[in-house]
Amino acid sequence: MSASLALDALTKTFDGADHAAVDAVSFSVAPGECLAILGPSGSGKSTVLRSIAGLDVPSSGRILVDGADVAGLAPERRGMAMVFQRPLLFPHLSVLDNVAFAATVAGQSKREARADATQFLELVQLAGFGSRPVTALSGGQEQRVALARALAARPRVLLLDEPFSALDPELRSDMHALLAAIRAQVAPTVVMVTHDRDEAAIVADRVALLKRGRLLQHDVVERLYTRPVSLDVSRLMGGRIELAGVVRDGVHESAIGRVAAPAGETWADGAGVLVVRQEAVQVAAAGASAPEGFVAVDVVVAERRARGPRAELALALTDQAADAPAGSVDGPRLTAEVPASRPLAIGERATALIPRSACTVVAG
Ligand SMILES: Nc1ncnc2c1ncn2[C@@H]1O[C@H](COP(=O)(O)OP(=O)(O)OP(=O)(O)O)[C@@H](O)[C@H]1O
Repeated sequence: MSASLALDALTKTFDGADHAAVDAVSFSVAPGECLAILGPSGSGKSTVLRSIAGLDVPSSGRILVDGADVAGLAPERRGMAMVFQRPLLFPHLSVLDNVAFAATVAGQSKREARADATQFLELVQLAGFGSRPVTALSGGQEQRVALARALAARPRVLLLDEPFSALDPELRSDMHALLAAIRAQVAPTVVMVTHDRDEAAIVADRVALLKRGRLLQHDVVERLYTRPVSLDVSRLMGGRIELAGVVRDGVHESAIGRVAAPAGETWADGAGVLVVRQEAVQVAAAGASAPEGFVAVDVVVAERRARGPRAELALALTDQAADAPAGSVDGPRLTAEVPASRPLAIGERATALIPRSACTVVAG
């Protein structure tokens, strides 16, 4: 039942706006794949989704489902179903009849539609809830009914617009597991809007990262974290380490010294910012030497922030920190995460070990 989806230079400028809400966005989603559209507020995520659904009319560009342009097709003729942040259920109908509603309206007998709906209620783990009024459901259960209703339409593409963002963390995580179970059983093509990169990392095979209507990177989640194509991507994915410098013959030179490009990476000559994920940086005792494949940097702990079971350390380079009181150094810093039990106090000297394989260089 799943289809491929492709966007070709999709652009949407709302009447009276001085810039495009969505600006020449292109990406494709394979049948059965789950793509997360990620980006800060106002970056155009919902407009992309609504355009795919046919709820917004693009200014230009094409939307192709299994290679066929859907322009001019009404939303209900596109073979898609959408789940919104709010479940939008019919309050006067039972759970079962909410799920069976579309099929009944399309002319299926009530008995058949209900039998079918029962299967989808089982799929969303609400077997036995059919006769309840929807007004008696919790928020998480309502959203399960909305999912069952969307799936009962057997969409070729399932569109999810921040469907779990109103739920508390535990319920969200249940819904992530449910979505994975649904994907394993019926493999719909899924496009999901979220502003939460953790959620994108959990549910999606690939992520399309947007900022101000532009597609910054479309890639597997891990590469957005470890191989951002720009400083914007690094920052939006929560990257904390930025070391301005220059690349000469594939070697980046900055305040931490020389770092050669890892195997398989090509760094263009010229000015560039070395970025590396803070999770990859290890902290060893002062004076430790670098194991093979690591760069060792003498540092002093400048700040320490509690992060539950972990602590985040801001590490000033010792060269600059030598004569300055702790916490007062302006120059480039490293960030590292350590278990909260590591007794690394502000002012303490240490060695930051940066794996060369985790380093990448982007334009400044
Ligand atoms: N119907 C509309 N009329 C005019 N401008 C709109 C309309 N819908 C969205 N916009 C504008 O288009 C831009 C993108 O909005 P959109 O809702 O797609 O972003 P978003 O990334 O989904 O944001 P959020 O995460 O806050 O929902 C914003 O500047 C928004 O103000």
